[in-house]
Amino acid sequence: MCTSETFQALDTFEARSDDIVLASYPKCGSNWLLHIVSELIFAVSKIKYNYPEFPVLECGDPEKYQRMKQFSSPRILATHLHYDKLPGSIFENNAKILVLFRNPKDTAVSFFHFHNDVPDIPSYGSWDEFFRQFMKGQVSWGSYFDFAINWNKHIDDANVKFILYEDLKENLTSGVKQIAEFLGFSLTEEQIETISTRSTFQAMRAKSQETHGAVGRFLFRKGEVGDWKNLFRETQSQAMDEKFQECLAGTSLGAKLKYVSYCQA
Ligand SMILES: Nc1ncnc2c1ncn2[C@@H]1O[C@H](COP(=O)(O)OS(=O)(=O)O)[C@@H](OP(=O)(O)O)[C@H]1O
Repeated sequence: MCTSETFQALDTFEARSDDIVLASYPKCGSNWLLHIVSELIFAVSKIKYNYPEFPVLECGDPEKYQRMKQFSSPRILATHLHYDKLPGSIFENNAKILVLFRNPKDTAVSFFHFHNDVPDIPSYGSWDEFFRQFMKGQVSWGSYFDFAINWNKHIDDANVKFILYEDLKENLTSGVKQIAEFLGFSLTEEQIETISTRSTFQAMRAKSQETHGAVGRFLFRKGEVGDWKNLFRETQSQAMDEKFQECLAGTSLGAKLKYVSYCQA
């Protein structure tokens, strides 16, 4: 999905100041955020975002970036890349960046199910095998923790806003409102409410066949906080806790993730 030719071409990608970048590690809810942002764009401009290319910036053929020049603004650029790997024009042109995080235990479980449920991508022999690879960072797009350490350095940057999956689950209306404010979109309370209602897991799963085709039902699998408890063994939970301590304890992102609430309660 990500060839070296595409990566080379990505360096020459010309970002616009009104591009909206959505950065997340896989399975942290990027399709959810993409939906919310495209609903917000529609509410303020009546322009329907219709996914003219696969939305992940680094996936596709090298000519993709030439075609993207024709797209109307604002473009939404989803990515699973580290900050350091993004094309420089994103920063030079001050494009806004939303960074979405989810607790690492639920992220790993979602990732495992995706691999083992979707017919066309490689499966793992067992959850234990996947867990070992996840902890080593030997999964698609590499280590969750390396991604987190890299992005944590930019948590206070101008034009960057971090969002937590669990906060969106807790209060979607407030999350949608904060995203709209960050993007500089002015919406009524009623519009925010309508978008929130359309962005619940149930609403998105119900439309998933229409919006994402056959992969939809695997992509919108469960949408819950705490599903890790159904798969993690005690030793695996402890190993993840230690990794979190080693990589993120004492950092701004570590605090934002509310690890004790979502991964140790
Ligand atoms: N609206 C809404 N509410 C709550 N949760 C939601 C929603 N939309 C997507 N999801 C959940 O996000 C998980 C998929 O993440 P991504 O979209 O980032 O997947 S991917 O990396 O692009 O393949 C996947 O998590 P799991 O269900 O735990 O597997 C989705 O169900």
